[in-house]
Amino acid sequence: QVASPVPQGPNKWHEQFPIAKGQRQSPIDIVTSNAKVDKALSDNPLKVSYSNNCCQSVTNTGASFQVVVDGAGTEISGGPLDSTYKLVQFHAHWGPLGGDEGSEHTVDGVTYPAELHLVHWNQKYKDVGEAVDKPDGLAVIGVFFSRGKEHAGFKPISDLFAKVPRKADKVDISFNYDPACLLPARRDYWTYLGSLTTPPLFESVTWIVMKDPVEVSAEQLAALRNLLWETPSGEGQMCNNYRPPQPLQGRLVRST
Ligand SMILES: NS(=O)(=O)c1ccc2o/c(=N\O)[nH]c2c1
Ligand SMILES: [Zn+2]
Repeated sequence: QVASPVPQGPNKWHEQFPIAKGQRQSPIDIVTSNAKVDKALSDNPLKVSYSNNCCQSVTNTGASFQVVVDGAGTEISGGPLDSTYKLVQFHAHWGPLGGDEGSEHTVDGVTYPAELHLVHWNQKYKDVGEAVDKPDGLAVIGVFFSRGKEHAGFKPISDLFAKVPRKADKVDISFNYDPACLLPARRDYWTYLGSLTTPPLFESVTWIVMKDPVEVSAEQLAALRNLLWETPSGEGQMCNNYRPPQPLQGRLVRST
């Protein structure tokens, strides 16, 4: 039978998704000296109000893990956002075992071993499907993972990866879980207008990248590799599912 085509790498995405060479693509390298402190961001602080029973399940999407969230009561607003956005899912991107690359955004060229994305959609639209390709449709909070002590809050999730080894595998989350525990204590961030970092690469994301990483253990980073995916030589450990930084194209990065 015909093998399903192994997904093309980031440097080929432009062939099927020309927007890959667009004017507001993500991720980017955040050059901290060029970021502009905007008082308006602190005057109207980013408000994150998640409920602690919003997480429904973890699934293997074939490109990452994805915690599916019932958007009820999981809202963010303020900061760079002109309306209320609801959490729909969170996932991550990571590198090779034990390596230091894996994050999508970089800070003055520095990479982290992984990057968490909390994906929210603008409540002015009727559903995430309508929001996903609108210029103000999505807001994604990015959190860098650094290697260090175990993250107690991430453990209930990282322990589930072994249960969803293959694409479309899914396990229900039967416990109460508040994703806000994944945010760093200090809520400072950079923000800029960008895109989805995987196809279809829609330029619909207001990015909010937290300045401080959160520490997770080497074992928790290794648990990400319990997720498997298709490689040119057959099934393998999921890793290096990150897009490298894209041209800034003159965009302004603001900072709290
Ligand atoms: N990696 S990312 O930019 O957070 C992101 C968020 C939501 C997404 O939905 C997607 N396809 O429907 N790709 C995608 C990437
Ligand atoms: Zn992502």
